[in-house]
Amino acid sequence: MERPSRLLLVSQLCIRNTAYDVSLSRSLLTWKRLTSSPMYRFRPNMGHSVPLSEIISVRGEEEEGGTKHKDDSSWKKIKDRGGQDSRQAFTVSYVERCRQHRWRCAEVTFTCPDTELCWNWVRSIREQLASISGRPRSLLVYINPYGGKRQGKHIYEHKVAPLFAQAGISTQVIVTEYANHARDHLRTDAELSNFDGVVCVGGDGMFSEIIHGLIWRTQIDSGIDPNCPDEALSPCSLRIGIIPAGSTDCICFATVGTNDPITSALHIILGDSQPLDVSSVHHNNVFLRYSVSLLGYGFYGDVLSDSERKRWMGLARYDISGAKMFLTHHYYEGTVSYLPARGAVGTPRDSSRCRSGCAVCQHNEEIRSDRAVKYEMDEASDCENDGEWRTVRGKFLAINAACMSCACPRSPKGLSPAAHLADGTTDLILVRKCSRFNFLRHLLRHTNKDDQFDLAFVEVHRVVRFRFTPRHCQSDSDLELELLGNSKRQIFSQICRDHPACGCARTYSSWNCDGEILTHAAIDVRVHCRLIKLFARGIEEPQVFEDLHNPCAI
Ligand SMILES: CCCCCCCCCCCCC/C=C/[C@@H](O)[C@H](COP(=O)(O)O)NC(=O)CCCCCCCCCCCCCCC
Ligand SMILES: Nc1ncnc2c1ncn2[C@@H]1O[C@H](COP(=O)(O)OP(=O)(O)O)[C@@H](O)[C@H]1O
Ligand SMILES: [Ca+2]
Repeated sequence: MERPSRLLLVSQLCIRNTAYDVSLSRSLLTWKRLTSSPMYRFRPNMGHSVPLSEIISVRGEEEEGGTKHKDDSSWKKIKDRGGQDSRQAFTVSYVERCRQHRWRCAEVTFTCPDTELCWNWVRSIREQLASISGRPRSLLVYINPYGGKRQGKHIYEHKVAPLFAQAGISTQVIVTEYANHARDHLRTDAELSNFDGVVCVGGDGMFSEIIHGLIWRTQIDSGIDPNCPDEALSPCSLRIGIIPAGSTDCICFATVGTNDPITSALHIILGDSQPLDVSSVHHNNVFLRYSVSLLGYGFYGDVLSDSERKRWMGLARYDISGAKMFLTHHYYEGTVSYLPARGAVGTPRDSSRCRSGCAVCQHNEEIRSDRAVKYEMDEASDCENDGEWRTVRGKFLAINAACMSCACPRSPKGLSPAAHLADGTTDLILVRKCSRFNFLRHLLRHTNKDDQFDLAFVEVHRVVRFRFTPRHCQSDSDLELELLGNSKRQIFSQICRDHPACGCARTYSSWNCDGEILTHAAIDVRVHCRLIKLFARGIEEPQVFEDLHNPCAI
């Protein structure tokens, strides 16, 4: 409980003709019904508090004039019932938590006995809001009009822009005209010093464009060569907000807990900040891509390649291609070498989950920065000195790396349920060749409570770096390919005949890198701890937002 001395304002104000004690401190706005009325004497009077950090805006009714939103019933009620002067009322908009991590904008209108008191309240709340650090004032918004169900523009205009306007955020909106438009604009053209953050309206592929533009720009500005896999990258200072309008939207789902444009807009307005690990992918010392969610070879690579040809099917393309690739049952031979995450707390088999304010992420970050200071070296070379590379050879149906859980509506616990958003590691999941039945068991476990790693043909390692070399690159690949020559087809059909029950061996798959296809099979992957930041706070624990007095009808 706060002491009364810390209160900035205390008044008796009315909400819908009922008198309330209303108080404002540096952290809370509280209103509690006056119990003097005989009508309420025997009812519990719990009161209602809203943290200042969750107030979106305050407005005096005078400001609204004729532009007031049509369905604002609280304002109408004041005029109809009380017939009071609307200039003596002010409305506070704040975040209300709903089921399944969704947020909505709630409003409460207070009427005041006189105009001066009313403006005193508006001024005081505004001063407190202005003193909150980290809220964006100006945002650069990129909309992919072709992502997901092609609703990006509509979602932004109808659900997000009105909230940004209400919160007094100015925006520059760019509707992309072609693939990589946003990436190239961020790389070279955008005047980033004018903005407090970047907003991405689209799916994981669009988000990937944004981080490629931002990370590249930051490295060039800091004099870092992005082509060198051993360079420690410079973290991006601008935060990124994701308004989900794609097909999978797993980065939004895994960092907010839901794919809902209004919830994401509210996290942006409140100025939330969630650091994220990013993997860089290189091939022969040439930079290929960055990844924050799924980096998948074999099954998920093949699903993506196949589904890109079926874009016209919309969201169903992943299920159709998924079923097709499941039946095709290709496996791939190669070598995976990895550097285990040594000293880091947590394993991929933990039952605990990465949640808002995650202690594991914080702990691992502290360990890393302590080490970096001690040895005056960058994090990766430190890890490499400490660690030992391990090697696994074999035939794989899938090789997946997940920097985060990759939770999404299709798999609410994700590819690696215990992965952390910002611990500097990625979970490397190796699914060895097995029967279709067993692979189906593994896949199905992504959708229920059973452990998808508790199967003899699946192994999972928490790593900071890994490399993959397909079998035909292991020796002198050119020579080998030459030797194979025209007899290649014959050999493969032979392999297919040799393994009728197990599917078919193919030389190469492609990597699915956050929903974008990578054609190089041999790659070198390194995790960069907390390279970017999102306007998010991680998934909140359910008890944090269970407010029985504040139910939200959805
Ligand atoms: C039998 C049911 C099995 C369900 C298995 C579900 C596992 C789902 C794990 C999903 C991890 C998703 C990681 C995120 C990847 C995204 O970055 C990326 C791009 O997103 P964007 O389109 O928004 O730009 N999305 C993707 O690559 C999509 C991957 C979707 C994979 C779907 C696989 C469906 C498998 C269906 C198998 C059916 C077997 C049927 C047997 C007769
Ligand atoms: N204006 C545009 N025209 C065509 N493609 C675009 C445009 N803007 C972005 N893209 C590309 O669209 C692809 C899919 O975008 P995304 O928003 O992730 O949707 P989805 O989740 O449906 O895949 C990305 O590869 C992105 O680079
Ligand atoms: Ca991680």
